[in-house]
Amino acid sequence: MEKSGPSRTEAPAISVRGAVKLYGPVYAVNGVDLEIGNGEVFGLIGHNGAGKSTLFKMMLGLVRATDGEIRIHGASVQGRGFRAVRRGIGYLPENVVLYDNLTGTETLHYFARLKGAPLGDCAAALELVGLTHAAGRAVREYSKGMRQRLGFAQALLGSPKVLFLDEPTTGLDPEAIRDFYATLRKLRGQGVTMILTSHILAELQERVDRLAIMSAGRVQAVGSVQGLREQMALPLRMELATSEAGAAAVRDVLGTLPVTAHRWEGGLFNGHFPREAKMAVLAALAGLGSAIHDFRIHEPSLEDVFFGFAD
Ligand SMILES: Nc1ncnc2c1ncn2[C@@H]1O[C@H](COP(=O)(O)OP(=O)(O)OP(=O)(O)O)[C@@H](O)[C@H]1O
Repeated sequence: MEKSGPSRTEAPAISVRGAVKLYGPVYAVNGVDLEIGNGEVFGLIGHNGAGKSTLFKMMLGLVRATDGEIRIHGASVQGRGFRAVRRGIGYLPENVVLYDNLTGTETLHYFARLKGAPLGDCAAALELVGLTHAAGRAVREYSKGMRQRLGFAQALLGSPKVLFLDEPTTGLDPEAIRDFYATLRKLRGQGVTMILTSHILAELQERVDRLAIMSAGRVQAVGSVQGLREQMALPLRMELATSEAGAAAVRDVLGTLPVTAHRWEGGLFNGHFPREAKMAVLAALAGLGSAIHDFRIHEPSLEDVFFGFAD
């Protein structure tokens, strides 16, 4: 999914310039600049209260910015032209409000009317989120995960070009999470721009083109997961298993490298080294031949990166 960033030739899907939102004395959003390209899958992560939902609502024109400008497909979200653009946007709020007495189909009909989307879209949206079997059942009988999927279905009505998904996998089981991301891949293939938040960082790691880390109303870092890892200059972790006879030789070689040891237990070594030493470490260990039984290098997780930027 790696992409170099927003396209330079057309208006970006989303452009945020100096966005500020003050609630009384509280800066919910405090000077955010962001550009999201057409067809990008973009993640927004941050602690509770970091300002993610507020920024989402500002980008949707639901919350008026105290300062700054936000454009979607070139149209200012506070401008007159935004109503038309708004039709091409799908939104799954953090807590989607559903009416217990309506069935799945009736719920989508209701949202389709609100949005001016064809009622004919509803069956396909239910199918896409795997709820066709429950379409005629009242929402009161839906599980938490089914409600969340119905919320996702309403966001898909009207074939949106931009999708805002606030905590879209809340309440979903692992299989439903996998299905959800498979649907996102399908939509990405159709050129839909998606911006999503999640607290489950491991989930976003392999699934977004780029992400922004928010803290205290500001964007602390933006980039691909790999780009952020490199920016943070976090060390790589290594695990190594040696033969009994080769352990001493391995220990000697490791002693000549910029490797920090965490644990030597029997023939098992666990430590870390700076990214720029990677090739030197590999070359030195390759010279040890059969003294090494197994060797693994681990990239820092998104969680490691997040805590580096957001704390
Ligand atoms: N309507 C509001 N009135 C007053 N303060 C608000 C309002 N909405 C948000 N805030 C404040 O703005 C800050 C950012 O909140 P926001 O909901 O945007 O954070 P978040 O990153 O989405 O958090 P979470 O992960 O918990 O959903 C918080 O300090 C919050 O208390």
